[in-house]
Amino acid sequence: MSMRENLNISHYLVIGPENTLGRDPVAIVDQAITAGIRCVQIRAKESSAQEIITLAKGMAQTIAQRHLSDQVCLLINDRLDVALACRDLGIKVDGVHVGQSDVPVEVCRHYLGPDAVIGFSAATKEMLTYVQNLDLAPIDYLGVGPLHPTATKADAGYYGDDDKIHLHSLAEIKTLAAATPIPIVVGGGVTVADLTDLVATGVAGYFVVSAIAGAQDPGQASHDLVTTWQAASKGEDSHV
Ligand SMILES: Cc1ncc(COP(=O)(O)OP(=O)(O)O)c(N)n1
Ligand SMILES: Cc1nc(C(=O)O)sc1CCOP(=O)(O)O
Ligand SMILES: [Mg+2]
Repeated sequence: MSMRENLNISHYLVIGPENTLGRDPVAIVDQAITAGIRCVQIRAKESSAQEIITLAKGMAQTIAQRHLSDQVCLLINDRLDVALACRDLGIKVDGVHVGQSDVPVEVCRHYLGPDAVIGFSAATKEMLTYVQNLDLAPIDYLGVGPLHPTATKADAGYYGDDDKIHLHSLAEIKTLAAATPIPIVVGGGVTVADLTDLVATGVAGYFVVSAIAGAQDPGQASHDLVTTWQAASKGEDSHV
């Protein structure tokens, strides 16, 4: 079964060297996947292509050493060229996450093929209208945010027409999840304290940078996120 068919985005870590307080991102990924994180996106905005390839190689090796290559999805943020280079070099990268100003999803699908995982995010206040007019065929999941202001992505929630931040409310996320036929993950300042509310919106998962990569103990932080989400999901199932 391909990673695309087996995709689990419930517990999703986004990480780059600029987020780890000087620690090795590969070691943090190792702790996170051991605790149950099942999707990892390399978002290394200040790194060269070569540096991202080296990170991907280290993370793919760690995932393989834990015998999780069929369960943990490894994605590259923004850089279709780097994802293709990784594949060419025999590094198991499963796909890309792109946004509105990145390479179009159709082009990513064309080059990466039918088994690849492609995530997409749109920076818009009007998510529902936007998504209803979007061709979802090449896309496996939607990244939606920010839920809260975040220093990790300075432009998150700012859309150019005014200088006010726009946060996606839980009510808005719930409506979006009900109206969207592909899974949604929510991020932007997300911590363990948000997870019960997020489960109740019906989204497929959460994504975090700081809550794991900036934690004093990334393994423990990952464990707390994973178990809190799982407990809330069980509670939600018992309501139906
Ligand atoms: C899972 C997830 N969701 C949203 C984003 C944001 O992507 P984008 O809008 O392209 O912004 P940058 O991350 O490239 O700054 C994401 N990376 N991951
Ligand atoms: C990568 C990213 N995308 C966002 C969006 O709103 O689309 S917010 C974000 C960064 C999230 O980092 P943290 O968990 O440290 O707040
Ligand atoms: Mg992007």
